[in-house]
Amino acid sequence: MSLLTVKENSSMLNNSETVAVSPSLANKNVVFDTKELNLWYGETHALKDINLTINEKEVTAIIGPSGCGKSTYLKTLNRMVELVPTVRTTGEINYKGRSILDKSFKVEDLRTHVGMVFQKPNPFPKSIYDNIAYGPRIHGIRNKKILDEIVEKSLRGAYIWDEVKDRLKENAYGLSGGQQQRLCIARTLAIEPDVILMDEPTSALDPKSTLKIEDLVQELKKDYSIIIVTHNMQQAARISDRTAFFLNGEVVEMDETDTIFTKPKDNRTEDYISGRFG
Ligand SMILES: Nc1ncnc2c1ncn2[C@@H]1O[C@H](COP(=O)(O)OP(=O)(O)OP(=O)(O)O)[C@@H](O)[C@H]1O
Repeated sequence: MSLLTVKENSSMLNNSETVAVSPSLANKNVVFDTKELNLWYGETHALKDINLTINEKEVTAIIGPSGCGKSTYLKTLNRMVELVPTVRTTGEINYKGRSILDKSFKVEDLRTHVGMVFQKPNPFPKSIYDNIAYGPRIHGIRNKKILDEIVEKSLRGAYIWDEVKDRLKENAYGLSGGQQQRLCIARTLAIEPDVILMDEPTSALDPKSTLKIEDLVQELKKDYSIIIVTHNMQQAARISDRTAFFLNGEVVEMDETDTIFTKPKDNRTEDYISGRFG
């Protein structure tokens, strides 16, 4: 059965408020634990009582219709959301047991653990080499040999080394969109994070480049925990281990991806994945 085919005879619970997690997931290491998280932009209540756990070395997909709070949730995990002056949050987000909303957790420190890749590739207007070396240099690495090694390892890790190894001094803007996105992933790898947040990383790319990024995500999850926001449900079904369905700022349901796409517990999840709204 296709992952996107909702099983006809699956037993559906009516609009359960409980977010179910399969027992088989219970033994995984948790990288992010979000408890009763609420977030407001001024008067707009964008995240409502979010309770979610993100497991280590898995791909977690976040799906849901436009405006349901997916990107906002992602941006709470590296505290980028704090850049909006009207933002107010309550609740807890723990990264490996440590509260990230606690101001004693320095944001620069958090971002060395949690990297982010955006919807539109955003290389710096610098050479390919300098794009990758930028983060390590900020962290004080000046030794040319070490930087060379980091650059090569990061570009290899993002499946782009062979395409750029002979043009490292050229401007990154000369790369195609798909190459630029893999360069941005390499730039993230260069700071050796634990977690990579991806906000619709393939929505600006053609199908071939999209598949390359999807393959890359599968490879990266051996070493990193990946959280990906996507509008593309086939993509969520193809590449994620667990999926959270957001609606109107709430998590309706989170479970193994196979379960979400074949026997979701909530009627609203079924309606969304079968294309009845959104
Ligand atoms: N900077 C902001 N200032 C005020 N409101 C905001 C801001 N960013 C997002 N919002 C509001 O918060 C809610 C959630 O937005 P968010 O961008 O997180 O949704 P999303 O699910 O990622 O949407 P999309 O799929 O369209 O990207 C929306 O009502 C949006 O209008």
